[in-house]
Amino acid sequence: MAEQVIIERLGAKADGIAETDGGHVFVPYTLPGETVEIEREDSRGRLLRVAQESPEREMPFCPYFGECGGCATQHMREDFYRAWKRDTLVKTLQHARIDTPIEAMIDAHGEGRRRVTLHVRFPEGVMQVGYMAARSHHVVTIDHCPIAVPALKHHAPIVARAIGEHLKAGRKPLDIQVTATLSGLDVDIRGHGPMKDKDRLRLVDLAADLDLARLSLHGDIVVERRPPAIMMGRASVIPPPGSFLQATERGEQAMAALVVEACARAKRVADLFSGCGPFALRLAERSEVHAVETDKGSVASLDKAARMTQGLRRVTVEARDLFRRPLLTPELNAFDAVVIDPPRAGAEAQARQIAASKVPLVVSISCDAATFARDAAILISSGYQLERIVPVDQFKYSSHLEVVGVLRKSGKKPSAR
Ligand SMILES: C[S@@+](CC[C@H](N)C(=O)[O-])C[C@H]1O[C@@H](n2cnc3c(N)ncnc32)[C@H](O)[C@@H]1O
Repeated sequence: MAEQVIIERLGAKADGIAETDGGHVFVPYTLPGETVEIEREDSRGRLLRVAQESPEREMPFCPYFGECGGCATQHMREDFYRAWKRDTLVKTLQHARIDTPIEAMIDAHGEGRRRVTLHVRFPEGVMQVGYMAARSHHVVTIDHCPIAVPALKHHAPIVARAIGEHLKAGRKPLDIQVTATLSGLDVDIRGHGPMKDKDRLRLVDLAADLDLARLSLHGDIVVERRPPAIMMGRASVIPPPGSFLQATERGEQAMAALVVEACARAKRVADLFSGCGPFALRLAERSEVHAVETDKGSVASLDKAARMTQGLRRVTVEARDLFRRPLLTPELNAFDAVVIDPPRAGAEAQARQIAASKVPLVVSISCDAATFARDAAILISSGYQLERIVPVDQFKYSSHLEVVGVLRKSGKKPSAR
């Protein structure tokens, strides 16, 4: 049954929140001040109609917005969106008792997302290709994605559909990751399971028909027609299939520029959770770098890129699980700066080791404000001062945000607040 509610505020995931007699209800794609009609299920509401619109509402530019689970904020005017996103960061940091002023948010969408994952499903035997709907296993069929880079925008769904057609006999649910590189599309197929040699050979032909740079199955390369290269500073890197890559080129450049600026005077830098080296390879233009990362393929790519690039300072690499075996305090003390960019879970064990070290400078990068705040608080309680915090918006149109923090050891432990 339809119900009318008034939206009071936005939650951290961009859903509108209404207070009702039956408790609060989260309604996606709504704005504070709006009166909306919803269909309610427990604490979630499905928007049926906006009865009274907020002046901050704008027409979404994507025809799939509201159905596809990829974007959450296209209905917000730009200024309102920027203020809301920044404010969610302010609140998270305040909650952790961090009161360093936050700098202006950098818009790092640039040309768009350079990687998309399309899903191929066969409900009732009919192939569907697209993105997942929000909070559902249902695929929303798409023929373009306006927030992807031009090379992917229309072409990634075409590629995914062709692969789905090619592999449809098995009716297996497939996840097809498509990355735009300098030499063409790099495609990794997940969900198919092992494949017989004759079927792999047919995939080689398909990769040629689609003019892919590389095609892999569960990270195992089926064919590399051209090395899928990405420039990281002066270095040309060939990331292993499916390895981590920052969402946008502009985002990677913006974060790397902040890292390089902060470490300008450091002779020796440790780059922890280094991935394929977007920070390490740029830092090595001025400093010696030791890069540490758990994924052996990424470490090997970084190492090869460093050795093939002329004029870099010494780069050493280490494959190491930093959750189980963080760099220990005596190891850390060999560095003038530590750069740390962990996954969403943060790096609590590593932060405790840094906290006990003499490293004078830490640059902390995170895509999760809560774990960023938790780990920064550990460093602050041991004498680091948070000098700057810069939000970098490379996940535009979503609720996610990157944060870059610069912390310097002051020598004195802070008194209790
Ligand atoms: C947010 S990404 C950052 C990568 C890189 N700094 C970049 O900008 O591309 C986090 C990285 O941490 C790595 N990682 C995840 N768990 C790890 C662990 N336990 N120990 C070390 N590295 C880990 C991932 O493989 C990934 O490359």
